[in-house]
This record gives sequence, structure tokens and C-alpha cells, in this order.
Amino acid sequence: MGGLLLDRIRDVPDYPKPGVVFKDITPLLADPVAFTALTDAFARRCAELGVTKVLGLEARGFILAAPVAVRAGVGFVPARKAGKLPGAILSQAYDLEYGSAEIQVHADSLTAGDRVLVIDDVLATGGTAAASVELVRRAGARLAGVSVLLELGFLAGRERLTGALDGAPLDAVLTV
Ligand SMILES: O=P(O)(O)OC[C@H]1O[C@H](OP(=O)(O)OP(=O)(O)O)[C@H](O)[C@@H]1O
Ligand SMILES: Nc1ncnc2[nH]cnc12
Repeated sequence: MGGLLLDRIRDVPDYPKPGVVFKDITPLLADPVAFTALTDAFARRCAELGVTKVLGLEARGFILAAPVAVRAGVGFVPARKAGKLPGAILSQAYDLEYGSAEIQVHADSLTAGDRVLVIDDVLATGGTAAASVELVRRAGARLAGVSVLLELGFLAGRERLTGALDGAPLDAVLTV
């Protein structure tokens, strides 16, 4: 499966800033065989980890996590960029490879009985994933793990996240 997916991720140099090589997953999304293989792999991980909810990160994480929730038969919880959720929220600011942002979840979207898998496309510096893990904890749920399509190993996100994971697995389908 690795080649099928890696061949469909495009490098875009100097986007969105000079020096950044942007990993564009749109070719993968446009290929139903590749997208289905990825969805199935994430869904299998949900079953292995006893997941009750997947947390998808706006925006690319939404695209990957929503079909996983349907396939795995678990709930989908959106972590949205600041200012988009209408109810009472928990909020977490963070830095990422090319900027800074703030993500939010509805405070009642996760409960103490939930085992949550955070799903995103890219793990770069780990700032986004760390903020997501923090929101899961603050919502009172248990972190089942973090699963990403592509880990950029040279940015050391895994090292940054290790403490925050508290033993939960960090899985990358691909690492470059
Ligand atoms: O490991 P990090 O350095 O935190 O970077 C990873 C994050 O950056 C990208 O999201 P982005 O904020 O660009 O949003 P998008 O999904 O709306 O494009 C990507 O989808 C991850 O969520
Ligand atoms: N290099 C990169 N490509 C795609 N998404 C990213 N998010 C953070 N860094 C990224």
C-alpha cells in the first residue's frame, strides 16, 4: 500500500512559504483505490484500539477522518479552526510548520467513556497533533492514539509528541 499512496502525494516547493516543501494529498484523494485503501487502514486501527470516536482536524483531517468514522462505525468529532463552532468550546492555540493557529472542539463532544483516535494527513512539527491531544485530555476522554498518513521525520514531530501521548501509539502510514 505504501507505494500506492506515496506516488499520489505531490511535493510543492516553497508553498505556502519559501523553504517549505508542501505535501499535497489531492492526487491521493482523487484516486478511489488509494483513498479506500487508506480509509480501510485507519478503520482497522480503530478496531484494534477499541476506538469510540475519531477526531478530525480541519481541514484535511476532516477529509480523511470522516470516511474512517463511517467505515469503522464510530463517531466523528470535528476539531475546527477558531470561531466556527456554535456551542460551548474548548480551545487550544499552537504553532505549526508554517504559522500558528487555534483549534476548538465542542466541550460536550467527548466524554469520559470515549477512546479517541486523532486522524490527520501530515505530522510535521507536531504542533497541531499536540494541540489535538491536549483537547482530548481537557475534554475528559482517553486518547487511543494518533494516526497520520504522512510523517515528516526530519521535523521531529514524533519526539515533540512523545510525552503528550502518555503511551498511546503514534502511527504513520508513510514516513519521509
Ligand atoms: O505538525 P504541524 O507542524 O502542526 O503541521 C501539520 C498540520 O498542518 C496542516 O494543516 P493546516 O493547518 O495547514 O490546515 P489545512 O488542513 O486547513 O490545510 C496539516 O493538515 C496538519 O494538520
Ligand atoms: N510540509 C507540509 N506539507 C503539507 N502539510 C503540512 N503541514 C505542515 N507542514 C506541511
